[in-house]
Amino acid sequence: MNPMEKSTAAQTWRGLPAAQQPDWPDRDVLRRVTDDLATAPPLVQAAECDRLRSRLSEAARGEAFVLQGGDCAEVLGGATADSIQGKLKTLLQMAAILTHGASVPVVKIGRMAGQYAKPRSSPTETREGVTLPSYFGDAVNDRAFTAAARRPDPARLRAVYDASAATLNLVRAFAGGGFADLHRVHAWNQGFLTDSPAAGRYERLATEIDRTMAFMRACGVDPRQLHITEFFTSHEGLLLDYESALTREDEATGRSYATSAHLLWIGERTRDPDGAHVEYFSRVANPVAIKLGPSTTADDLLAYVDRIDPQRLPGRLSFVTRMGRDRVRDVLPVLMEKAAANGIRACWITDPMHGNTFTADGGYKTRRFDDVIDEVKGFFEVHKALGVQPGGIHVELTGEDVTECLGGGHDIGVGDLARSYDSACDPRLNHSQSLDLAFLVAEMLQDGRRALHDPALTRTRP
Ligand SMILES: O=C[C@H](O)[C@H](O)COP(=O)(O)O
Ligand SMILES: C=C(OP(=O)(O)O)C(=O)O
Ligand SMILES: [Mn+2]
Repeated sequence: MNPMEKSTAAQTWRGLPAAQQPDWPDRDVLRRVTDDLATAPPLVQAAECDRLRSRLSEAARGEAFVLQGGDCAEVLGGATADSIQGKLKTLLQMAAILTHGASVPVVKIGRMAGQYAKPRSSPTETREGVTLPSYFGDAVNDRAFTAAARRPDPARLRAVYDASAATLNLVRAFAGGGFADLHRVHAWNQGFLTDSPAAGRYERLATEIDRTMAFMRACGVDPRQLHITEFFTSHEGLLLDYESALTREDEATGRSYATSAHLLWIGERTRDPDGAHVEYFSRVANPVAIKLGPSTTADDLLAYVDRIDPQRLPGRLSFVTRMGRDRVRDVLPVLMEKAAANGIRACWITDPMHGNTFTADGGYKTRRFDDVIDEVKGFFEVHKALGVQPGGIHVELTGEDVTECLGGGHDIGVGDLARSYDSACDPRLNHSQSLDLAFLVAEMLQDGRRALHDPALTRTRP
């Protein structure tokens, strides 16, 4: 039987306003592709999604910290072993820095194995007098600026599923097959530039971790416990035809799950509380995140909870705030206070990138590393004032030595952007900027935890 027929959850969004959906030129081809996907094996299992929900509830309570990161837009030709391994190693290094610095377990979530669809500010792009549809991610069209490349092609959805499966296969092999073993903490630094201050600092930290593990072994702790790590996948749940086709009912519980990734998020441009995206995600049992930009109101927040998490299930709903460095300190407290006043214990995660994008001379979309840090600082300050622990950080990054964001250890300038700008959409932190960020966040976490455990500095929780 076609699994889609079993899951009404996958269908109730139809007929509601669905923002940012492609104008597929041939609906019959779309139908053939989604019917095919509806019989394809699920990429993730319900139990894994439930486990992530439980980890997110720990982060919401301040007992863990989320690290979510990867490309702005994965590209089909980019699912190579080197590129996937580079991102994984970067995330593992950042997680080691955060865990070591803040003595808190890190929940590792890739923006990987499915992050192929992009919402855009404008449906069209004009270059030298020629106007074509914008690039909406490899799930929809191709970024080359020709009419043929920009034509939406539903066959891409199957290619995205296949690339996601291949990526996830490698991720699972790395996470469970010894590569993520904490004993390899030095090896994760291999293959990257070693001349940055962050790389040197990382080497010293890795040596310290090695020493700690030797100590633990001497104390009789079983080193096999450090052999495997948990790693989850996530992407923006943008293309509802794709997500619906991959929705499956869990036989054990009868609940429906989006099986394209463990966690899906609703983007800033598709978070209309009465829209199709919120409706779809209200019907699946995965942990769900919502991006909140500076225009988010306290009423929006309550509507999301009513629609998506009426039972207030711990870990079900996370808020990824992307306010911009100059708005976070004003907008976030209003939302968090409203949440607290209504007994809402969501996991609050900062995305310090999407509110800080601008176009530099030369036409490159970029972000300043210092702005990114400032938004994280603002996010931490707001939490400190409210007496709660931040839930995590969400960033666009790559293991490659790209020059897409300004500043950081190598002090990338506007003139450097052209040298190695490879992103299909938004500018990503490169490897050394990612480690720089992790060290700074580890320090902020450490300070925050110290303050929270210091009775003289602790306010009553709102
Ligand atoms: O990644 C996010 C969005 O797709 C992106 O920020 C939108 O960018 P645009 O304003 O160039 O369309
Ligand atoms: C589109 C994105 O973000 P936002 O919805 O916050 O703009 C993104 O994360 O790439
Ligand atoms: Mn982006």
